[in-house]
Amino acid sequence: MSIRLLSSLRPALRLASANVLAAYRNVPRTTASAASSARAFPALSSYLQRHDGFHTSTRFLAAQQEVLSEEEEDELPSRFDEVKSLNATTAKAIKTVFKYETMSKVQSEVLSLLPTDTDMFVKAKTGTGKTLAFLIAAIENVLAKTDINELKRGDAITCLIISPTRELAQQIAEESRKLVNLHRFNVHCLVGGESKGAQIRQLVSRRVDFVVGTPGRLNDMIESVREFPTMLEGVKTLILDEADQLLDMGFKDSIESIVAAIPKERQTLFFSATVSSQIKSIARKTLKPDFTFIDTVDPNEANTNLQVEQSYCITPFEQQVPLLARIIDDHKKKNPAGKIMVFLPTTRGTQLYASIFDQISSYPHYSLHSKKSQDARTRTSERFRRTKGAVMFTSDVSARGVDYPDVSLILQVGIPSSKEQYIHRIGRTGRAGKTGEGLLIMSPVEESFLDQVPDLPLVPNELYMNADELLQDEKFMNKVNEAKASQDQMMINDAYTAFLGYYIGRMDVLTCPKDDILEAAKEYIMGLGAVEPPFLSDGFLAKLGFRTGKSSTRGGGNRFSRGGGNRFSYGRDSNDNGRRDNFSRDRSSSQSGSRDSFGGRGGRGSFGGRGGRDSGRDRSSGRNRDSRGSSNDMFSRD
Ligand SMILES: Nc1ncnc2c1ncn2[C@@H]1O[C@H](COP(=O)(O)OP(=O)(O)OP(=O)(O)O)[C@@H](O)[C@H]1O
Repeated sequence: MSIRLLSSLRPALRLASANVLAAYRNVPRTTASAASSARAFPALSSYLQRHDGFHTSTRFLAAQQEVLSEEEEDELPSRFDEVKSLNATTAKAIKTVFKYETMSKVQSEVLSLLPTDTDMFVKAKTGTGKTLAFLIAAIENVLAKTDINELKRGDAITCLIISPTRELAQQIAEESRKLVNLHRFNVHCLVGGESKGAQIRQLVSRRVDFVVGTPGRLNDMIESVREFPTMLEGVKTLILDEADQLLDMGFKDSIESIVAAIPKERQTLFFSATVSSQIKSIARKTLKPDFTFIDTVDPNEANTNLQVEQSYCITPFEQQVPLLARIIDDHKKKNPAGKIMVFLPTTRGTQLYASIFDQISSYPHYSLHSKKSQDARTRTSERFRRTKGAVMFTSDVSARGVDYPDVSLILQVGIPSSKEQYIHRIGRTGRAGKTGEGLLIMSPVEESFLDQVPDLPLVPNELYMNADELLQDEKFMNKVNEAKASQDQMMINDAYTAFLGYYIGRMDVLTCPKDDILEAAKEYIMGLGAVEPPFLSDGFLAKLGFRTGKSSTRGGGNRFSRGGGNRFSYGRDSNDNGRRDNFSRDRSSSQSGSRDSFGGRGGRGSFGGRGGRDSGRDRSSGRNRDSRGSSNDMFSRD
């Protein structure tokens, strides 16, 4: 079952909505009056009872709601060639360039509304083809309003796509080129880290139709390139991909100024796999009141792909490196060609892990984080895409949207910054209907993260609950210890302070006393090769909110404080999802789809398999990880 809020639907629904709205405006939420008005329309009623803010805003209620039954869903087109309104050239590109025939659920829901210039807010699981869905909607809207034969160099931008990260922007630009080339539209990609001069030269030398960019570079262009604001005056469709991450990364102001620079009369599309609370306020301001809300995630289902097995283990820091090596090894034996992504919470931790694995791993492996130059990031990304069986150590710059083929295992070492981030990281596998696995490795101090995700099908992983046996393997452990011992002390120190910054910022999730975080940081860094915990100045600790004094400032001497000021200064690292919290100084910023799995009718859970695999696997031990029967909410579920 999926849910839509449509702008121009049945009069009865319109009336119901108006009644509920009127009732709601005059009385407090969930009073008898509102409830009785809504009783005949259970879905509206449940919205009112479950949501404040966004759902009860006048804008939201001005939209109309239609809950699609399974039968109605079956009436939606399931193949691209069933979408009669599709422009012939667009249809040709899908058939001959992409070579796709059947649509995913989100594609069929969005395309069934074409032609439309209505605003949309679309939520669909990771890896289910949202990119093509919004690109097709955009090109069809642009085509309806543009005479392509009249277009010439110097004309305005027709479609603007904002992406939170550079890698994702580049990927969307590639996908756009494949779709719009036959229309002879041009695509420009404007991201930071690349030569602005070269980007400007391209803008003036070739006609500009589609622009994909990151908020920082787009704003920079608005402010510093005289012609750019004029070019933006032609925008007919604005797309915010990974809409909630854009806000999470602190781009709210940038987005508002970009939105202010483009015409009010336009179509706006928000797409994301998760909907965080922050996105609601910007959606209210940016979307027209009669926007269409499409949620293809079954309210009774977890918001992760059913074909991805998810487990967790609680492992002390000192065992995490050997355990990780073993998990990678085991997976490689099972699936030599499968790729593995290892997510770490901080950039510095990512660098340190990658450097240790340089010495202990025999598999091709890469690292990706915001401390690399954009060139290096692009090269790494390309190599990982191409190399069978590769392993990538990465920060959250790779958490969202990026589509690497054949990723079969996602390892998260340390808790993610949020439930949404967990969902996006795990979404790098199990794409386009493929299978995959995810394993979250936590230290005991992090276990309370599980309380944040009660509705996800995470089960304890008995196989990797401890690494005792591994620790007995002398030869292997010698290799690990040698690798750890050879690490650069500065890198170790930086990873230590970054760890503290990150986890102090997660105190809302961790239920332990603050001092335990300091202890955990010491264990963490000793587990990664520090001989003793690096010195921390009282000033630094005080900034993190620790009581200062001898006992808390050192775990062994002050040798790292010599000769160079405060090297452990507050704010050296970012957790690399770009979250600009107090600790972040730096800011970041397809083809593989198994078409067989894109089943037709009755099989469009996402890319096929309405029923899917039972998500209720072994829940016999540990906490109650039952994914079902929790909230039915749409906007608040994740
Ligand atoms: N109709 C289709 N048939 C086959 N493969 C498809 C189809 N549509 C998209 N794909 C492929 O599915 C994969 C996932 O698509 P895409 O990256 O658009 O997912 P997404 O929903 O945007 O994911 P995320 O939420 O992670 O950003 C890509 O490799 C894409 O090429």
